[in-house]
Amino acid sequence: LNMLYKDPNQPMNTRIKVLMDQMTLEEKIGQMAQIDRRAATPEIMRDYSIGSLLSGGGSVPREQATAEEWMDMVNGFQTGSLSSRLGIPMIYGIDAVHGHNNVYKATIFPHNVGLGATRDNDLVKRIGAATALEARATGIPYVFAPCIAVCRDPRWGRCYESYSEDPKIVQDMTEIIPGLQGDIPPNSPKGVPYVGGNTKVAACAKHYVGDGGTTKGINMNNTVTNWHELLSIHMPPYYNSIIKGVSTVMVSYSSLNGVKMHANHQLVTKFLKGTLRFRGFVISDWQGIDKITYPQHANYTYSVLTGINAGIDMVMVPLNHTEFIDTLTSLVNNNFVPISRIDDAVRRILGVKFSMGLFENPMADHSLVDQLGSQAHRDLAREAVRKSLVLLKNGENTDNPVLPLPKKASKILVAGSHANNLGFQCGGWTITWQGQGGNDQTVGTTIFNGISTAVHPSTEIAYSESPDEDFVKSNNFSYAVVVVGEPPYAESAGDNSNLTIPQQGLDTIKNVCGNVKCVVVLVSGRPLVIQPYLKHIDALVAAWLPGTEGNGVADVLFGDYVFTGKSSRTWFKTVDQLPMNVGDSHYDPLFPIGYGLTTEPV
Ligand SMILES: OC[C@@H]1[C@@H](O)[C@H](O)[C@@H](O)c2nc(-c3ccccc3)cn21
Repeated sequence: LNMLYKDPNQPMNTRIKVLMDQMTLEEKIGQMAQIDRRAATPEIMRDYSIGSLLSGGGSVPREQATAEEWMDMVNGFQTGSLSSRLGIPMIYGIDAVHGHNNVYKATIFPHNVGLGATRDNDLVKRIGAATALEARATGIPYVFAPCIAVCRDPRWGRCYESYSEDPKIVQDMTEIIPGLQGDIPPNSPKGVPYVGGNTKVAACAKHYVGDGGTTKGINMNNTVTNWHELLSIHMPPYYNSIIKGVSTVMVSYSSLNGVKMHANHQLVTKFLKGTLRFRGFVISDWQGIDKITYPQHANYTYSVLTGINAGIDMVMVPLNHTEFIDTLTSLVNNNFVPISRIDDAVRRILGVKFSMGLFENPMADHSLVDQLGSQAHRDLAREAVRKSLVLLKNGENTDNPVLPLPKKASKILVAGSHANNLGFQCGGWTITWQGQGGNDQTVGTTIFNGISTAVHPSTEIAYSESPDEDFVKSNNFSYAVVVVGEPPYAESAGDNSNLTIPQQGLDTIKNVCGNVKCVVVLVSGRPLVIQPYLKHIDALVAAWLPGTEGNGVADVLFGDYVFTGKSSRTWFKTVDQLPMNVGDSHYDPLFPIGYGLTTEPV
């Protein structure tokens, strides 16, 4: 064995060549496989030279596992990989899309729709750095973030994962990539994968391309567009991501003019790798190649053939590694997939692993364990919540603003399904794939907690999840804060064609706002139908999906900080206007993109 590839002083291309010249076809194809931790053992990692592991949404070592337990799990698998013939380290990936969201006690930041409303790319970069530290606190060096979708229809179940409908805002927010991966050193070449050491992680720009442009926002569906629109709306964030050294790109489940992206050689190879000269590796989505056919997996040989030949380098298999390896090996041996395609994929995968120092530091760094959910990160998340809030209405005129609210009042009411529900305020992709309600999923501060802490000690607070009218009338409340919105959802479960506030929330708005001065705080992944209720609402705040630091809402409601958020999305009047985006000729919004009232400091 020529061990020169293990010498970090060798030029990267030498290391890649020396290693690849010694790799068997099985070992090369093994590197192209990513499997979920549930389907893995250290022996499988060793015997098949598996390139990567992942945690799918909610795939955790055990409920409420500690950072140490995560590290031990990752290290266990890594030890298996390192004991293989060539000792190539595996790379462990996970969805850290609003903080390290699968992990108990991690800091959960506002989802991207709220970050877009901050218009603060430095904040988003700092969030990237914090997220990298929390991922490394669990021994994980690779995250499937950022989602740089340009969501063009809020009926899409993943619209909250998109920073904005405006590609320029999404381009601006790609600053999260140097936050996650580190800044490319001044004398280093741009546009090549870069990860700056073991407090940083490899990132993943997703989902390539046009995921946010599907017909009626139907998840995984078809994006009908022309080259001009594609290159001006959905592609621009990839330009910035590649320049900033993003290490990986994930392919979208969706189709482009009827061609599945996972089978799209023109876009994945000719454009992304050719025209844009992307040098990292392209990864599929979960069973993304299986979904090339309908029903999925109907012709796996065809799936592997077209997915790999389209230019996918690593396949998120993610459960049956032998089927993938056997199928691809057979396709290569029978000259359906050229060895040059395999070598391109492996060269890219090894390039990321070498450039990020994975060969030198394959094991978790236990010194970072305290970064998980640190107070500094929670303070950062609280700042992000403050800056993400958008004030849509503040009294009937500017002379009588409702906000900021007085901290000192005789008796106030905090009401609504989302007022005291940590799971609801975090939304999907939190602890589990879909997210769920309740206050025992993880650790944080609800909006109600924040209000309780913020008001003057002499102020009496009543809390009711869904008060009836008599209750409201029989108390002499100075004012009420009504917090309502959407339940958590992810992906197709979030596709929604009516975009109405759930009935319980509408009832609470009616019962409360019809009888006392009320501030409605809407917790949702997107604009919802609000116009019919606006006249009964004294003040209206879009809080999006704030995450675990709900006290950031109170910070702004009571004037400790002023409102600065600007909506990153068009707020429609009715859903039959959709899709309706800034620039459209029929642009007739209730609140235009960029709308956001400000308040006076107290
Ligand atoms: O979690 C890994 C990736 C994630 O990075 C992608 O953004 C997302 O499209 C996705 N959907 C599934 C997934 C979907 C249905 C069933 C099981 C898993 C898995 N994943």
